[in-house]
Amino acid sequence: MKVHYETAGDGELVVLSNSIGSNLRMWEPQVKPLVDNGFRVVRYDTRGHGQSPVPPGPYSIADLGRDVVELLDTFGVESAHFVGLSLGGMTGAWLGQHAPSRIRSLALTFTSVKPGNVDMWTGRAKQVRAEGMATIAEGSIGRWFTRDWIDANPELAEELRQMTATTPAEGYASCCEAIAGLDLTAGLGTITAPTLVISGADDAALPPSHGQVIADGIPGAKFEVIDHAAHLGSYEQAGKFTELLLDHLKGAR
Ligand SMILES: O=C(O)CC1=CCC(=O)O1
Repeated sequence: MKVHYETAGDGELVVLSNSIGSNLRMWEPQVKPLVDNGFRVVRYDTRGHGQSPVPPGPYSIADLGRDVVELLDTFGVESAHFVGLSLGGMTGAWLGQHAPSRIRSLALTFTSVKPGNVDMWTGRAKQVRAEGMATIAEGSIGRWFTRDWIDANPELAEELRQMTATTPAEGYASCCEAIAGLDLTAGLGTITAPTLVISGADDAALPPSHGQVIADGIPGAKFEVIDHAAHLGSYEQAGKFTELLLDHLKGAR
C-alpha cells in the first residue's frame, strides 16, 4: 500500500515511523536536526493514520512492515535507517527480522516486541469503532506526556490531542488489532542491523522493562532510558532523544 509521506534534506535516507493515534507531524522536533546533519528524512503516516489510506482492518504488523518496504521501493533505495516509536518501533522490529537487507540501522523507541494487554487492545478497537476517537484522545495525552509537561505546554498538548481525535477510527482500531497479541520476541536474535533501543523512565504504557527485553535480545544493541519522559519521549525530551538518535545514526553511516 502506498502511504502518505513527506521528505526533507539530502543524504542517507532515514525513515521515521509514528505511534498509534499520531501521524508524521509527531516527528517535527527531529526533522531539522537530522537534515542539518546530512540525512534525508522520510516521515510517513502509518496506514490508517494521517493522510494515508484507511483500508478496512484488522491490520497485522506484517502489513505495516510491507508498507515500509514499498516506500523504500518508491525511493529506489535498497536500504535505509529506520526510526520507529511505539507502534513504529514494532514495525521496525518486524522489518529487522523479515526484511534485513532493507534496513541499514534500527532505532526502536518507547516500544515493545510483546506489548501484552490483549483484552485492552481489542477492547480499545471495539470502543473506537462504536464511539469514535474523542473518548480515546484525552487518555492518549495522559499516557504520552507527564503531568508536568502537559501543565507547562497546554497549547501543544491540545494540538497533539487533536491529532489523535482526528485519526480515522477504523485506522486506529485496526492498528490496535496489529498490537494485540503481537510477539516478536523469538526473532530478536536474528536482527543484524545496528540497533539503538530507547525507553522512557516515566512511560507507564510501555515501561523500560520492554525496552530491556529488546536490547537483551538483539546482538550488540545499545539501550538508553530517558528521564522525565513518558510515552512520547521524542517530543517531551526532544533534545536528549535527538542527541541519542544522531549519535546512533552517525555511527551507522
Ligand atoms: O496507548 C498508547 O497510546 C500508547 C501506545 C502503546 C503502543 C503505541 O503505539 O502507543
